[in-house]
Amino acid sequence: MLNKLFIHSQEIARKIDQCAINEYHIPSLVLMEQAAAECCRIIQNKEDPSKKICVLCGQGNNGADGLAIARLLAHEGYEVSIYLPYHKTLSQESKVQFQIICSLAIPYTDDLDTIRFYINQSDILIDCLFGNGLSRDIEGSYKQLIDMANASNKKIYAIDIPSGIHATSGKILNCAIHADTTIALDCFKEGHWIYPGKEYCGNLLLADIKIPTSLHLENEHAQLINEELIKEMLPKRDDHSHKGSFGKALMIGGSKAMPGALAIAAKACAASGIGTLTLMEPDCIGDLMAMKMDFAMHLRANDRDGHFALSAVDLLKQNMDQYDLISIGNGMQRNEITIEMVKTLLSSNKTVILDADALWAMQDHLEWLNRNAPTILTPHVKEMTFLTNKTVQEILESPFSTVREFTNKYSNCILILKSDITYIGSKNDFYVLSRPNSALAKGGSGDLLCGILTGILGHKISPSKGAACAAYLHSKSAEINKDPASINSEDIIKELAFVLQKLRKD
Ligand SMILES: NC(=O)C1=CN([C@@H]2O[C@H](COP(=O)(O)OP(=O)(O)OC[C@H]3O[C@@H](n4cnc5c(N)ncnc54)[C@H](O)[C@@H]3O)[C@@H](O)[C@H]2O)[C@@H](O)CC1
Ligand SMILES: Nc1ncnc2c1ncn2[C@@H]1O[C@H](COP(=O)(O)OP(=O)(O)O)[C@@H](O)[C@H]1O
Ligand SMILES: [K+]
Repeated sequence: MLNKLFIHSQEIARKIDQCAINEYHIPSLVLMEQAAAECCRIIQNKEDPSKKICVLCGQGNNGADGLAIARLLAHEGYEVSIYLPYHKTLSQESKVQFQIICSLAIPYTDDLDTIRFYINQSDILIDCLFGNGLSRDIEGSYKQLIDMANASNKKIYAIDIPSGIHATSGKILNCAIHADTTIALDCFKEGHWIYPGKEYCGNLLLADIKIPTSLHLENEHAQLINEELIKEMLPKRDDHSHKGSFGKALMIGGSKAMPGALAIAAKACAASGIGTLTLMEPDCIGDLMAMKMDFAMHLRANDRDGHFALSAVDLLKQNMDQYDLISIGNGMQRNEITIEMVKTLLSSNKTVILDADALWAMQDHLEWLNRNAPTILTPHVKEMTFLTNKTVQEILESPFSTVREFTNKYSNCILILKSDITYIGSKNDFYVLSRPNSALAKGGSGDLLCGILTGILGHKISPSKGAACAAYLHSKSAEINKDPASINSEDIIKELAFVLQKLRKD
């Protein structure tokens, strides 16, 4: 059974297939049979055997999978037809699969007019034209087939990855199958989790083809975050404990214009189980914050023009040693004092969380990140432009390499790159969270995440695992049975208590 959901690049996924075959001596046709059996099982669970199915096969091993799936579906009673290109160009495995198809007399064609007829007659199409081997733009008859399949409005299952989507970049190579369901084989590919690839997959499932887990772990990988993974990683709360057991956090932020950002972050931090919480805020919002947050202690700094005055830097230096971890940035404003406070924190040996305006403050000072203690950065895509030389477009097109380049360069940093898909990287781990939900597409959602992150990191957990837990808790707590337009931060903080309870109980 799959308990870990791995994500690899095209190159690594291919290397893993090859290792399984050559070093573990699992015959290629055995892997293929596992793949076909899993795909057949998934399709059978969803589709009545009265359905007519047309399987579109290419000349590589994705096509060979298609032939095996066609055979198994025919065995289960479905009426199956096949497109297969001229058989002399087929891969070795395809030739074997093709012989079986011939002996079973399952109808096939390499003629486009005949396949148009088969497609029109069918209820369901299975796309096995190209998988992990796609390497260049699709032209000619393959393009015609893809256009025909998309225009048919039939339900389409894509096997491994929709044909035309590049497995690493998620880009469309001239044209691509727009699938309703995609069944990834063995592992997800990075291109499944980058737009436009993600959108072309439709509902994305994973089939276990029994490749040894050690092969995934040994090679560069990311893991998709799901409930099982978080249950394993979420820190336990021993009842034989005291407030010191769950961390002493300082959260720095707030300004006259944005007191709410710090208040939301602080409430989320408290609801995530921090031992003690102190808020460092400019005096002008001190009374307001005291009313909003009776759980927290308050370290009031002088203010100027509605934000921290320069003397806040000295106050921070005098006090910061008392805390285990310190977050900075929520609602703080972009100015020289913010930069100085960030510099002060990064010259300490504390675990530091940089959010919002503190990320802006880093843009000309990335060398401060070369420190021994962990630094957790939580940029959304625009804020990520402060931390790299890339544009928003470039970051969206290459989130895996953007995060990896950053964490390779700054080896004690944990980066949480936020969007509707969140990519979390560190020198040792890489996690992906994908639970799109417009309830979070609102000001203040990032402050909630920062608060949950601070609360979880107060427990004894590695920062990258803590980051994965926080991202999951944040998005799961926003899945509330209300219209997403009306879900607010208070709702999410309330829900967090139940999400945590369920995760710890089950
Ligand atoms: N035994 C194995 O190696 C396994 C392979 N599997 C399947 O094998 C697939 C990978 O197989 P392959 O590496 O053969 O790759 P594909 O089946 O994706 O296709 C690659 C073939 O198409 C050609 N090609 C690439 N881009 C093209 C283009 N734009 N126009 C025309 N031809 C193009 C390549 O030269 C190559 O011949 C996976 O996606 C998966 O479906 C799975 O069954 C798991 C086990
Ligand atoms: N459509 C969406 N689906 C899922 N998560 C989302 C979506 N939009 C935003 N989020 C999440 O909400 C948070 C928004 O953070 P950010 O943009 O920093 O908000 P703010 O600065 O306004 O508080 C991030 O964690 C992001 O991943
Ligand atoms: K495919």
